[in-house]
Amino acid sequence: MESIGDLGEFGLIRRVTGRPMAADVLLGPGDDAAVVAAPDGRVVATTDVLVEGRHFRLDWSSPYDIGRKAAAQNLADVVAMGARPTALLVGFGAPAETPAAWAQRLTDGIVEESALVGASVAGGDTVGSPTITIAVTALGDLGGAPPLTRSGARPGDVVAVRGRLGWAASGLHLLQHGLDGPAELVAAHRRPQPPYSAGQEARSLGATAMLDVSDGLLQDLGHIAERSGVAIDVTAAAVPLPPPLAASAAGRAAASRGEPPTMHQEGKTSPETAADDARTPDRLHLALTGGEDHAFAATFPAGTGLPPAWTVVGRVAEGSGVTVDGSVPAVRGWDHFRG
Ligand SMILES: Nc1ncnc2c1ncn2[C@@H]1O[C@H](COP(=O)(O)OP(=O)(O)O)[C@@H](O)[C@H]1O
Ligand SMILES: Cc1ncc(C[n+]2csc(CCOP(=O)(O)OP(=O)(O)O)c2C)c(N)n1
Ligand SMILES: [Mg+2]
Ligand SMILES: [Mg+2]
Ligand SMILES: [Mg+2]
Repeated sequence: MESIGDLGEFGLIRRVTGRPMAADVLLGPGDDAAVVAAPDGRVVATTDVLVEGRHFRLDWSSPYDIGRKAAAQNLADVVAMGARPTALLVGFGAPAETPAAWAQRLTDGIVEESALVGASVAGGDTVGSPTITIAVTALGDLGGAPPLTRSGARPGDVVAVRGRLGWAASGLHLLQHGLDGPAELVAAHRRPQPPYSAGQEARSLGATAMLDVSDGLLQDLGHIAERSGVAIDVTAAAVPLPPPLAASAAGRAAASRGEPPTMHQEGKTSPETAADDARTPDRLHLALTGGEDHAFAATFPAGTGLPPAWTVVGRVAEGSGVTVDGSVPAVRGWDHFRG
């Protein structure tokens, strides 16, 4: 099988570049830097790094899925600023033995997710690395509007979300327990589906603050609370839940035959225990603390007429911190250094 070592650095770059560019990319890959139009005169810029073993596992996700996720994670940050994504820069590190086809499918995923919002890969960097690392930078255009920051929430506002909560975390939980279904939940871990139109929509509805939920609703609302100097209370009963984690028919059948689950599992859990554990987590907990669906959470002045895709999940008040039904939650979401 052809590896990226066989192709060499520049052979690999030739394989992953040369795609058609959207109009905002005036000069794409091939020179010392790209040239990207900034019609607004200001550039929104964000970067997120994905590390093998930490953000994805090669036995759980295809390269195409990982590409879609790497792009989605960054595009969601641009959209959460109320901006239109224009271009991406892709930093790629991988061992020389990595199949060339793997790198090409990763690129397909990045390019196709970007195409959903009309953005293109304008450039990047390719290096050798002991593990696969993908660092995507995304740029965006504000179209003359002010950025939708985390700091504009005001006491009296409502907090609303658009998109999925707890789906990706449910899928991750299933995979961690050796299960490969329900398929829609595992797919949600592999490939988030941010509702990209939510950015412009929130802006036109008069949102006062917005962000994408990458680390968990409570964790991320904490950023709005902190930067806006307000308190946020979430109403548990209002939070949309992910579907149940009932074991897939295939998983149940395998477990009842005493066969090991099809996916690699950590630890020495028996298939029966794995299947039981995988069904037990509280869906409200997953919805409140699970990241990686890249739903959008925004605050709006009270009385804003919100379309049905937005669900009001809480209120902004004077004070500080995030509570759920008035109580301080024990867990808020993902923290890279606190487990
Ligand atoms: N190493 C770093 N150097 C400079 N800024 C950083 C660094 N890491 C994170 N930031 C900034 O901190 C803020 C929060 O980052 P992060 O939690 O990753 O945001 P998000 O969840 O939207 O991706 C962002 O504005 C980001 O640019
Ligand atoms: C193998 C694996 N283990 C654990 C996770 C869960 N996980 C990894 S990073 C993360 C939070 C989101 O990523 P982050 O790098 O914090 O993105 P950002 O908040 O900067 O957008 C979560 C929930 C995963 N996706 N894959
Ligand atoms: Mg980030
Ligand atoms: Mg992010
Ligand atoms: Mg994070």
